[in-house]
Order: sequence, then C-alpha cells, then structure tokens
Amino acid sequence: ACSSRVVLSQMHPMWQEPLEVPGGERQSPIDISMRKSIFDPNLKPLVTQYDPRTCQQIWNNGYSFLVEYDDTTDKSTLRGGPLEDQFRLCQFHFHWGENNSWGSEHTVDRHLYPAELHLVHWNADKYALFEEAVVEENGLAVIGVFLKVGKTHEGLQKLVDALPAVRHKDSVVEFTKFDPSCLLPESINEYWTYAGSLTTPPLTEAVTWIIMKQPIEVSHDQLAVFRSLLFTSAEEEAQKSMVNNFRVQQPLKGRTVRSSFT
Ligand SMILES: NS(=O)(=O)c1c(F)cccc1F
Ligand SMILES: [Zn+2]
Repeated sequence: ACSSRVVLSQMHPMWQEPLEVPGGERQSPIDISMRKSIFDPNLKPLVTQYDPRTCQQIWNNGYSFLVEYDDTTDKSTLRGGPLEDQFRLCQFHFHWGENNSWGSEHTVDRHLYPAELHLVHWNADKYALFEEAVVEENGLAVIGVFLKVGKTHEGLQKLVDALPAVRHKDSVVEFTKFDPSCLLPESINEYWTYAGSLTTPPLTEAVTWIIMKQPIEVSHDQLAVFRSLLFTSAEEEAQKSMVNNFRVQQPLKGRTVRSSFT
C-alpha cells in the first residue's frame, strides 16, 4: 500500500546524497539536544490502535526491510500527541549499523544507538493515499524507537525468523498477525517531536517526527540477523550485506524540538 518504490543508486548502498534538498529547511534525521528541547504541556497522550489482522507482508526494498500493513481502512491508526488529525499505519522498518556502536538515524545528546525503528503513518483525514500524503507538510507521522542491545525481544523474534526469506533485494514474503505495539516501549508518553522529512528519497518535508525517549531492548543475535540481509538482488554477482542504512544528520536550521516530559 505504501511501499514507495524509490530508485536508489546501486553504486553505493548509502545512496549518493544530494548535497542539499532544494529548499531543505526541515530535513531529518537530527541530533536531539535534551537541554535545548522545550517542554510543551499542551502535548496530548499518544493514542495507537493497531489491528494485527492488517499486517500483510515483509519486503526487502534494497535499503531496509518493510513490514507492510493494509492501510485501506482505519483499522490501524495513530492520533493524539502533537497530531491534529488521525493517521493510518502503512509500514514499519528499521535502520542499523554494521556493529553495535552505531546505526540509529537520530541521536540524543550525540548518543548513537545500534538501530532505530520507524513506524510510518499517513494523514487519512486529509489525504486518500500514502502517495498523496508523502508530498504534503502535514502528510506523515513517524514514530521513532531506539533499539539497544540487551535481553532478547520476544515479540521481535517472529519478525527475525522471517528475515532469511527476504534476504535479497525485491524479495517479499507473506507475514500476518503481527501487532507492532509490541515494539513500543512501556512509556510511549515520553517523547520528543519536531517537524522533519523522510530520511530516504524523495526526502520530502512531510514528517511530524515522534521520537520515543525509552529505547527497547533486543539481543545481539537478533541484531545480527538484520545484518544478514542483503542490499543486492539474487541475480547480482557481488552480494552486499545490508548495514549502515542510515542517513547523515541534517542541520536543525532553527527548528524547535518539543518534549512531552520535563
Ligand atoms: N525513514 S523514514 O521513516 O523517513 C521513511 C518514511 F517516512 C517513508 C518511506 C520510507 C522511509 F524510509
Ligand atoms: Zn526510516
């Protein structure tokens, strides 16, 4: 439903960055400075309602793996927090490094996490399709959750077990009845929020970012399976392991990052 088949240069897994996105005033990712973020008491609690029956498939798009949801109805939604409208979940994916020292796209006071989860939602009150919303400034809402190495994440394991089936670029496998709320931290009402962009092409400035303060814990072995995926398709000669699929950090350009907590 929302798999934006963007063309990424095969020359280098970390696609050649355009120097500046034309008029890029609100690009992502960024470093979140805790002491510079502003507590906003008007931020509401986040409300997620995810129906596992809308989970459809896992797809390796040559940059990450996406777990895609049926977003043709209002069964899996996000509202509240900084959002004025109701947003539909269309997919979630991750960004990670080649080792546990780095991998996240956002950082907190320059602290790097080994990986970051993005739950991508689009504004279904204002637009009819993800593809329409992705070019609008209030089109998308992405929940970011940091991953840290610790105990095995039981809920993630079902996803990890399916990854070998999508090892190569453009492979798809059916994947159903997965409740993404199991990937949220206990306290979803401690978050930072700011106006940003997609971190992959088309890099459009359409995203209200909602970054969770509390990371989730996954095991070293679970992260290692992420790194067993490939950027390259089965036909290609040289196989390139899918690692370091994060974008370089972008200038804040005067933006304010708000926090829901003091
Ligand atoms: N990384 S990200 O969350 O900005 C993102 C989106 F929001 C939408 C599509 C692809 C993608 F990668
Ligand atoms: Zn992402």
